Amino acid sequence: MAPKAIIAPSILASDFGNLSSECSNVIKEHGADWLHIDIMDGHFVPNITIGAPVVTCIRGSVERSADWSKGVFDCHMMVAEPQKWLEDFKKAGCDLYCFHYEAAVTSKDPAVSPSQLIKNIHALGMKAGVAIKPDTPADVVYPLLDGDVEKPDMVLVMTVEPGFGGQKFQARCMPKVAALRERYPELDIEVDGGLGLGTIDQAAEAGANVIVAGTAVFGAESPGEVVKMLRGTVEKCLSK
Ligand SMILES: O=C(CO)[C@@H](O)[C@H](O)COP(=O)(O)O
Repeated sequence: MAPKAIIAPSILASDFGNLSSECSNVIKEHGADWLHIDIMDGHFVPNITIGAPVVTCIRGSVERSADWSKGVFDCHMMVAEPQKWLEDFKKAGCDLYCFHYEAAVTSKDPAVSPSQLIKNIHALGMKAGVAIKPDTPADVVYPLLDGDVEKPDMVLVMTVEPGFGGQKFQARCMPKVAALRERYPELDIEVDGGLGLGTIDQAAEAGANVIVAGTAVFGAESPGEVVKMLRGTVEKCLSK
């Protein structure tokens, strides 16, 4: 199936004091396709955000107020032990569990390889994403996407060092997106970090179809307009 344009605002840039209304509004009022939820454990990255109990509350609240029972909770797991949180996040309402390749290959549990994690995620009924940091080459994910193996549903190419919102987009990551798109025309390719109206052209032209934008959406005067413009740019490139 041809990839679709998906705009996934990162709630890291929202007002955590009003998290439930921020999440409902970005879906209901501003037209977000997915909610991108950044989970940071203070080990894999030097920052701490939220865990499964908060995700459970967000899920309940958006289902009640935004009638969003089929919406996608895209959980970006910036955690040192991605295997540890699978059941908790499934129960909390996570739909897409995106772990970092770098964490999986250096995990304390040698039995947990990226391919085993993908199987475990699928066995729980979630989609699996694999994220790579700016310095990790794209070809590490090729063996996961090729051949007769259980494949990830999405690859996330980080365009900033994971850990903090509001950083500058690293255009040097675009050749990785282009290489992935050329090799995998149907793959969902997500980009995350510094995406907004000034950088979307580069990401969309390289072939990204899932756009995470935190500051650009939550910091905008008209978040709905930004969501629409980001989606329009991606759709234009996908239809070329
Ligand atoms: O994963 C991360 C940061 O680690 C991102 O999701 C950022 O939170 C995106 O924020 P902006 O750069 O769009 O503000």
